[in-house]
Amino acid sequence: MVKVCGMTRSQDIRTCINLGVNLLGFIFHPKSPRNTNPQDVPDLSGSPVRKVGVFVNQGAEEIARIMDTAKLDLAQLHGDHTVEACRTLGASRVIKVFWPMRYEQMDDLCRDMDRFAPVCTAFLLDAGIQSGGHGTSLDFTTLQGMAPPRPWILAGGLGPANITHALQCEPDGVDLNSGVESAPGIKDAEAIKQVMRIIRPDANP
Ligand SMILES: O=C(O)c1ccccc1NCC(=O)[C@H](O)[C@H](O)COP(=O)(O)O
Repeated sequence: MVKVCGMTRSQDIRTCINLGVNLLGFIFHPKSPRNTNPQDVPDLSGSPVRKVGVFVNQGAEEIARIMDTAKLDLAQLHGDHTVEACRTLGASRVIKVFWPMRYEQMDDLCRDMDRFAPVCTAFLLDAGIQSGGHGTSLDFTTLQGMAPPRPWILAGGLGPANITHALQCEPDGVDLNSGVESAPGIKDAEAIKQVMRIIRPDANP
C-alpha cells in the first residue's frame, strides 16, 4: 500500500493515480504549507484511489463534517485524539498516528497501540514527536520485527534514496511526502516514479 500525502495540485493527483498509488492525503491544517480546503478536494469517484484527510487540531465533529464535504474515505489523526474521538468517527474510517520517538520503551508504544486497535483500521508511524511533514526519518532498525495489532504505514522522510532500507522493517504500507517534493506541496513525478519502481517493479517498468 502506498500513500502520497499533501496533495495540492491536480497534475500530482493524476500522476499518483497513473502510477498506482493507493491512498492520497489531503492536509487540513492551516499551519502546513500543504494545507487545503475541503471544497477544493476533487471528486475521484470511479478511480481506485482512496482519499485520506489529515487532521491535527480538529475534534471528531468537525472532522466528520470535513469528511462529508470533501468526500473522504479515511481520517488520519495527527493530534492527541482520544479513543473516544476515534470511536465517534468510526473504526473503519480512522488511521491513528503514533510517534515512536515519544516512547522510551517499545512496550509503552505497544500498549498504546493495543488501546487504540479496536477503534482504528490502521496505524501510521511517523518521525518526530508531534505533527508531521518533518522530512526526518525513524531509525528503521528499531522497528524491525514489530507486530502492531493493525496494518501499519511507515512515514517520515521517505523517498527514492531510503525506501529500500525502509522496507526492511516490513510495514504494510509507506507514506511519501516531502521526500518526493520539489517544494512543499509540489510533488516531483520522477521521484514518485522511482519509488514505485522499487516497490512494484513489475507494474512500473
Ligand atoms: O505534511 C504536513 O505538512 C503535515 C503537517 C501537519 C501534520 C501532518 C502533516 N503530514 C502528514 C503526513 O502523513 C506526512 O506524510 C508524514 O508526516 C511524513 O511526512 P514527511 O516527513 O515529509 O515524509
